[in-house]
Order: sequence, then C-alpha cells, then structure tokens
Amino acid sequence: MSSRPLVGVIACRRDVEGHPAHVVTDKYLAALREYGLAPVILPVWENGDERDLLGHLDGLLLTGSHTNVAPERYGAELAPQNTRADHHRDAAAFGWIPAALDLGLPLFGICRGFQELNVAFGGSLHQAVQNVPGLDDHREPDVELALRYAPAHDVTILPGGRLAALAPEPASRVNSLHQQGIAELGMGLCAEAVAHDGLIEAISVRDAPGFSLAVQWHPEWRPREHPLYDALFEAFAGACRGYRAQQSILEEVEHAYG
Ligand SMILES: N[C@@H](CCC(=O)NCCCC(=O)O)C(=O)O
Repeated sequence: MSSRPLVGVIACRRDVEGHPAHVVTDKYLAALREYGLAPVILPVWENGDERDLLGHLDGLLLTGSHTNVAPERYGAELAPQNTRADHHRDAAAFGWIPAALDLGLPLFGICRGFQELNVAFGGSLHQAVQNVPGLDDHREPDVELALRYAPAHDVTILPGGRLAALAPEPASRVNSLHQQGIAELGMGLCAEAVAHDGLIEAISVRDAPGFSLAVQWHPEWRPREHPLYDALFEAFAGACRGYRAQQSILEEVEHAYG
C-alpha cells in the first residue's frame, strides 16, 4: 500500500467528445508525483457535497482553470470579458476550502485556486485586470506552451510571511496566465507577494495551523527548473507528509484506546 501522502486535486467540468467530464491537466498531477505525493482527482458536482472525501486526504490542491469564479459569489456583475464559468467547480471549491481549513489539511491554491481562496474569505476579483488603471496585462501570450508558461514578470515576496519563510530569494520572476486578479483581499488572509504593478500574487490564511498558501502564477510548470516553484512544492509536500504522520499517530491512539 502506497505510503505516499494522498493529495486531492480538484477537477474542472468540460465536455470531452460530447460527454460531460471531470478534467485535470497532467502538469498538476505530475508535479505532485515529482515531489513524492500521490495525486487523487476529485470530481466536482454543483449539487454534490463530497466533504467526507477530505477525511481520507493529506492535502488539497486547487488548480488553475480557464474558467472563472462566478462574480455573483463576490457581489459583482458579470463583465463582458468573463466568458467562461464552471458552477460545478465553484460549488466544490467553496465547500472544500472551509472544510479543509477546519481539518488543518495542507491547502495549496494555484491561479483559479488562488482566486477561489480569496473569494472564500469574502474578497473580490478584477474580472479583466488589463482594464484596471495602473495594472498591467497579466494574460499569457498566444504562443507555444513552453513560452506561455515562461517567467513573465517579477514578484516581490513580502518579508516576514509564510512565503518568505520558504522562498530562496526575496524576489522572483514568475509566469503569468490570468485575466482575473485580486481586487479586495479577503478578511483573514495575508498578502504574501505582489507583482511589479502592485497586484497581489500570493496569499496565505492568517490563522491556518498548516500550509495554506495560494499563488496567482503556475509553479506546477517544470518546478524543478525554478527555485521558487521548487521551494513551494517541497514545502507543500513536507506539510502533507507531516499531516500524514500526524493522522497515523491519531489513528494508532484511537485504535489502542478506542
Ligand atoms: N480563469 C482565471 C484563472 C486563470 C488560470 O487558472 N489559468 C490557467 C489555465 C490553464 C492551466 O491550468 O494552466 C483567470 O483568467 O484569471
């Protein structure tokens, strides 16, 4: 039986060959595997309540997606640039985030997952960052994949935070593939890094006992080749191993003493 920690990876809903499907791109799964974790794809249903799944996991990864959090979840009107939704994903993410934090489950958000964490704490989003005065265009160029995920802009890591504690350097250059971004930071969240134009690009949950970081960029893209991406996955994997060990002890105590 695998001793690798089990990490739940939230899926997205898409049609595949005419059938509704639950989809995760391989790079998220491959990155978790690279760092000694066992990825488990978590299906998403708008009317589902799969919170019991989290009790079997040692970590939760909220992936990126071309779709967007429904703006009504943060009290906004749908912007014309916001053309892709996934209500199944929304329902799952906003159920699993509080449940994971209640369990102390290591929680890692990437891109859409970063935005979901902010909205889960009452924050709001820009739906078209490129149209916000003073902010740049953070969308990916229409080029081949390796160039789309290449480092695109600098981020400054804020001193004294959870990201600073694991980052090899106080600044880095990261990829950028998003049209949405944090407008108002949710209550109870800490800004951990900002882009060159001031946009928040990494956050953490202030009172979370364990790993609870989310980033706007994509560290799952060839993480071993980028010191900050590598540090993020090493820290997340370490947190999942620690959680697994803690759960094993609790299970043994429960078994021994009932
Ligand atoms: N749709 C949101 C989030 C952008 C995002 O997650 N992009 C990556 C999609 C493909 C991948 O998983 O790498 C926005 O536009 O801000």
